[in-house]
Amino acid sequence: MQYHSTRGEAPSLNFIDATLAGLARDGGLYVPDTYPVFTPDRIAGLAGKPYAEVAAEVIAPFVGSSLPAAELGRMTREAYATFRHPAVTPLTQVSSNTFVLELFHGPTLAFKDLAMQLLARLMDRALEERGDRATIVVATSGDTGGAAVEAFRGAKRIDLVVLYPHGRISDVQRRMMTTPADANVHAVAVDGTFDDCQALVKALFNHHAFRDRVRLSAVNSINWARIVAQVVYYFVAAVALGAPHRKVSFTVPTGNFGDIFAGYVAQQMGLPIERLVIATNQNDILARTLASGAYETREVLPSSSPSMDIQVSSNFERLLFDAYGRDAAQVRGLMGNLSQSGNFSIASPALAKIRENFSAARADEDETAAVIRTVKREADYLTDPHTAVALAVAEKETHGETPMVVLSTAHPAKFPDAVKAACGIWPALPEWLGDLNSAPERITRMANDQAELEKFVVGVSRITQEGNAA
Ligand SMILES: Cc1ncc(COP(=O)(O)O)c(C=O)c1O
Ligand SMILES: N[C@@H](CCOP(=O)(O)O)C(=O)O
Repeated sequence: MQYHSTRGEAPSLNFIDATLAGLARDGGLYVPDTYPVFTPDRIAGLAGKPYAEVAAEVIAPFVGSSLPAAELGRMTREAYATFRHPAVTPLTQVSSNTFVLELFHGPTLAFKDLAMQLLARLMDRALEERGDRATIVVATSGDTGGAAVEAFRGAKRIDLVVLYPHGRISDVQRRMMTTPADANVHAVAVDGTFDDCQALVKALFNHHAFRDRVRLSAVNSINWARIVAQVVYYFVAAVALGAPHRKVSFTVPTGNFGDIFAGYVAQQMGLPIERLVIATNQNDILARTLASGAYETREVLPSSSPSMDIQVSSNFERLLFDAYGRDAAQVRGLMGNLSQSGNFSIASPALAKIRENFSAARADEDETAAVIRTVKREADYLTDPHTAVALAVAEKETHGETPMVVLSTAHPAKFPDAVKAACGIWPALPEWLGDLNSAPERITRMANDQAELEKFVVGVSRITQEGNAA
């Protein structure tokens, strides 16, 4: 399997090279040649298998010959052994036709762990085999950063710099990034929004001399390996609810569009998904785009679901690529408009294609708080604000008999203030997180400035300090 840039002007790569590259050299995102298709029998055969086995089976066709199957199996077993629930991603029924897929049983209580635990093992092995090193710069609106720190802390061949928007994430999210004492991780509080952090990461990738000097890599969902690992739980949930003999819909709390794009990939692979519902908070750019065809960025409004406070939704580019019949020139044009004027318009045929599979709606702050209260009262289930956004949207978008699976992307204890304000209950952190609330923090405060960031990265990267070989 080869991977191609959505902008069509970068070399095609195999899975492992695309994983190490992160973002393509033309600024595009890597996508596979084709989506492998699983027959109904093959999907039915996944029932009852352990999560790690399903993961190896679903991911294998994307990896192709770039990694031995036994190695992939070892990595999925090790990655999902870090989870604290035997099912890894259990399903809980909260009303007659609504199921919550709990994706927060990993080491940092967020769905990011599912991909990050595997990605760290993939990168580590590839670098070890090549005798190489990498520098990762990651942008986070709160959860990706913590998951990356946990997965890469202490890595011999990787230095990790995490950019988060100063003052715009929860205390628990920040502490997960700033309290680990490992010398290879560096938390940077940027004066700006998540979009500013993500734009900085992309700017570093587009500065080729810098990129090559520090051997820059990415672990945001711009990295294809993140997406492919997230495809797995769609299969696990749908099969548990009767796929391939029964259709299932999913509602996904959405920001950077990586998680729901993974659902679209599962659907293209033959999983019978009826609808993919994009749930946004008051930063509703994707709901507006699906309604009008106009993608128009606005000011980011802070919300109780901060990880979704995003305007530039990177993985939407991958969907546009497919919706435009894989025409990279069209995607280049749209992305050019976005960077020049902050907007673009989707042509009617492409919009119609998107609407065949996706719906979208928003939940505002009051609706989100009301859902936290109602679900606690009626189902005795405590939910975090991101999941609550999705539950609110799922209620609006559930039509007919098809089961609706709502992705629960974070544990409520990551957002205790918002949960307490909504329903009066303070969700406690699990004891195994130890002294998270009292451990000393290490933070570098920085302006939203590419030159300053480059100087910082060069200063902390062991590649620039010691050379490529570990
Ligand atoms: C808790 C939580 N929910 C939802 C999202 C949105 O997911 P995505 O960016 O893949 O759309 C994020 C951030 O990615 C998150 O951390
Ligand atoms: N919500 C994310 C933003 C980055 O998303 P990613 O999936 O592209 O890494 C976060 O919590 O950091």
